[in-house]
Amino acid sequence: MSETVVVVVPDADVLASSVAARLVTSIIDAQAVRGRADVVLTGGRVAAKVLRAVKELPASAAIDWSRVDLWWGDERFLPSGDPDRNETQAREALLDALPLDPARVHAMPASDGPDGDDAEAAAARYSTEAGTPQFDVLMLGVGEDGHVASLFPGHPDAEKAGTAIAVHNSPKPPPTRISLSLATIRSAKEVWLVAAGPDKAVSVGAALGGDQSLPAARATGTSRTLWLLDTAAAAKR
Ligand SMILES: O=C(O)[C@H](O)[C@@H](O)[C@H](O)[C@H](O)COP(=O)(O)O
Repeated sequence: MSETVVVVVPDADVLASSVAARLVTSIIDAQAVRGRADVVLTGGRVAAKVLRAVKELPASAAIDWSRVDLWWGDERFLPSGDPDRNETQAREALLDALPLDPARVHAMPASDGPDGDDAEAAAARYSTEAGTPQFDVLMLGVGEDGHVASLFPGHPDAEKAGTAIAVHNSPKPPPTRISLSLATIRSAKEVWLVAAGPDKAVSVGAALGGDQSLPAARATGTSRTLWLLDTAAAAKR
C-alpha cells in the first residue's frame, strides 16, 4: 500500500537543504539494504539547488559514491556539454565533485551522441540501458502547467509506452526531449515531487486535488509519494 505525504517548509532554501538531507539518508539506507542505490535526477532550478545543497552536507561522506547509480527522469535533447542539458547542470552542481563510477552515471543520450539527432533511437537506447529499473528514489520538479519530467498535460507523447520515450514539440524549450514514461516513473519505490515558489501553487493544488489530467497527479511511487514543497508552492492545496 503506497502512501502520499506532503511536507511543507518555509522557503526554497530550506526546501533544497531538507530534500538534500533526505536524499543523502535515503542513499545511505538503500546501500545498507541492497548494497547500491539507484537515484533518478531531474532538471530545473529546484533540482540544481538540491544538488548544490548535497555538496554542502557533511553527512554525504557516509555515502559510497562508487556504488550509486544515477539516472535521469528527462533530458533536453541537445548536444553533449550544452549548458541547457540537465546532465550538464547536474555535473556542475554536484556530480563533478563526487568520486562516482563513470559507468554508473547513466546520462540520457545527447543529440550528437551515437544516434545523432534521432530522439526515438536515443530513447530506445536509454530503455535498453535501464533494463527493468529498480529506482530507490525518483525526483521530479513540477511545472506551472502540472508537467513532470518531460510529460506535459494534454500532449500525446505523454501517453507513450516504453521505458524512455522521445518527446517532440515540447511546450517548454527545447522542443525535443527524452523522458522516462509515466509507467516507468510509477515503478519507482519513492517518487519525490519537489516544488518551490508561488508560480507552482495552482498546479500543485490541482495535482494534490487529484486532477488526473496532470502528469504530476499520476506520478506516484510504489511505496511512497512525497510532495516536498515550500509554503508558496503549497498555498493552494
Ligand atoms: O528538463 C526540465 O526542464 C525538467 O526536468 C522539468 O520537468 C522541470 O523539472 C520542471 O519544469 C520544473 O523546473 P523548475 O524547478 O525550474 O521550475
